[in-house]
Amino acid sequence: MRKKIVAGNWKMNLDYNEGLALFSEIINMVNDEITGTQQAVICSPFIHIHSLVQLAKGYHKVAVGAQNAHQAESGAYTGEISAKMIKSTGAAYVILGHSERRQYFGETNALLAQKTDTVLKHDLTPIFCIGETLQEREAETHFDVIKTQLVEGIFHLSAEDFGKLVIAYEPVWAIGTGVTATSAQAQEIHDFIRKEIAAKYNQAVADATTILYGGSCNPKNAAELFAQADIDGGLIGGASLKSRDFLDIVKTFN
Ligand SMILES: O=C[C@H](O)COP(=O)(O)O
Repeated sequence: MRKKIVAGNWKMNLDYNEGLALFSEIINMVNDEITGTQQAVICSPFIHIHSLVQLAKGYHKVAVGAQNAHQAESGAYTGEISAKMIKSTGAAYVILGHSERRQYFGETNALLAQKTDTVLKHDLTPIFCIGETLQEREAETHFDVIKTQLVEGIFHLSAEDFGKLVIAYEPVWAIGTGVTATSAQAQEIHDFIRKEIAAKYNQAVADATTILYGGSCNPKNAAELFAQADIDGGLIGGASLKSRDFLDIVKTFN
């Protein structure tokens, strides 16, 4: 049985005090409301991470993650944060290759392959994001785009290392737009991703890989999305900024 995960991505929102207040609300609700084995994750801005990890002690249904990490171990990279630094805070996850990083910061599949190696080396779990733009879907190249992202970004990993990561499928046209992929559209891609993993590695590796859906996921549409055979949870942007909405999405797996 693969792990069910609902990860919140706060993106560049919430100052330090606002972040701690929201996280406190979340952990106070989690123990009362989460009755299943699903894992909730909050991927906050770097400034919050250490404090959130401290607050989360004793609440193992909630883990903390970062939204990016540099590919190098250390060095003269002003303004950057290394995987080792993230690990030292007690965080467990790192989002890699979010479409906003690809679009606004020029992150390529080749760079993301390096970041994945570094993050895994420091025993953090990458949440590796893939997904097509609207233009690519309209041109019907979305399967090719996703396959290339897999091949160039993470298919260099050994089967053992591949087993340590989480994949998030986020169609770029559904992110922050209020337009969700239909459950059938999302399932079609998740099934495709799992078949590609089986072809590259084997069926056991594919069956064990957690594949999240992201893109305008909310408490109203989560149940139908998460009921699909190959959708193992969500990567939640806007709705993760409200404790009630985030918890309601996490509770889909109760
Ligand atoms: O990482 C999260 C995704 O980009 C989804 O964002 P959204 O839920 O605001 O559409």
